[in-house]
Amino acid sequence: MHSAGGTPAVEAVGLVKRYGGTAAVDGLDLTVRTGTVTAVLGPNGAGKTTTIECCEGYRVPDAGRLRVLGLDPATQAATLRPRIGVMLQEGGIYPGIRALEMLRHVAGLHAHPLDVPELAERLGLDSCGRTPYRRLSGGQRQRLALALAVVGRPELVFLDEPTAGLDPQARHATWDLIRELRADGVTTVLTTHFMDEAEELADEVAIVDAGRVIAHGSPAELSRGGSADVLRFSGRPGLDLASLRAALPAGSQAEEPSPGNYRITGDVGPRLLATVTAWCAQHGVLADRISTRRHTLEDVFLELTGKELRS
Ligand SMILES: Nc1ncnc2c1ncn2[C@@H]1O[C@H](COP(=O)(O)OP(=O)(O)OP(=O)(O)O)[C@@H](O)[C@H]1O
Repeated sequence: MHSAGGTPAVEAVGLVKRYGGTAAVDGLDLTVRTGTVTAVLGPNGAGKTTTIECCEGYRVPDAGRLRVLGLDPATQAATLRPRIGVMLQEGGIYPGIRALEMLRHVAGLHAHPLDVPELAERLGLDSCGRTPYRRLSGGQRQRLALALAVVGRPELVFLDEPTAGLDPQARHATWDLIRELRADGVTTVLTTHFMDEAEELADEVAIVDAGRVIAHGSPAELSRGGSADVLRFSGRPGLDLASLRAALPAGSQAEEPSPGNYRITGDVGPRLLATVTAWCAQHGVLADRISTRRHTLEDVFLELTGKELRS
């Protein structure tokens, strides 16, 4: 069993990894609590994969302190590896091996593996189980890599873009699997470019840019930061904004950015919507084109990391 408190599953302080003169990871601080799902988000080239590879012991940091399950992955990889699950990159799998053979082989290396046929069925690998690896589709390879990462019942699993290239069915099967791992006390660290995936799965989100964590918190905490939620409606121009503002809950704002178009910011929820429509009814206003837009993790991500493309 894994304790919920105590030693974090991952603890990185001031982590640095350079390639040549360039720091891909540049003073990164990250704590992953045991038993949680942590999503590491960031633009292309932010240093996510490099960080994960340092945690897995595949890359040696140039500076900083890194502990994974309390161990130093650079010097204690042999002790650490049997306790963690990693998604192997393409090059790590023999091209002629069949998918189920590979899964059985890796399961056989562990003392208490998951049931191979059941896992294969869950991830839709049973029908392609006899197909050599080199003939598997991109999505099938991705699902096999995920199965290989979890089959040994690791305490901690690192999933680098686990649902990239997957169809919606496989994506949901993957999400269900990650939720079950969490229910079993397994810690998951995943990278993703899908904000909805992070919102669905993650207890904690770390946003990485230029090799550092620039924001950290639960999806709800992060979404509460930054710009506010917005409710918009149209009506006749020149409504009495002072009266409308007086009716709104504290902390809300009302404005008319262009004639007849109204914009209300604040805690946009059922109560605010009811207040606005009640005020409109009292003042003989037929509110038209009412829309609400809640601030999403994607909004926060773009606010923090900007909209320009990364090289
Ligand atoms: N082996 C390497 N040699 C030289 N530079 C590298 C190497 N691996 C990664 N880099 C560079 O380090 C930076 C961080 O790369 P990394 O793969 O960690 O980013 P990432 O956040 O995972 O990006 P993506 O979202 O595109 O997968 C990039 O600028 C990348 O070009």
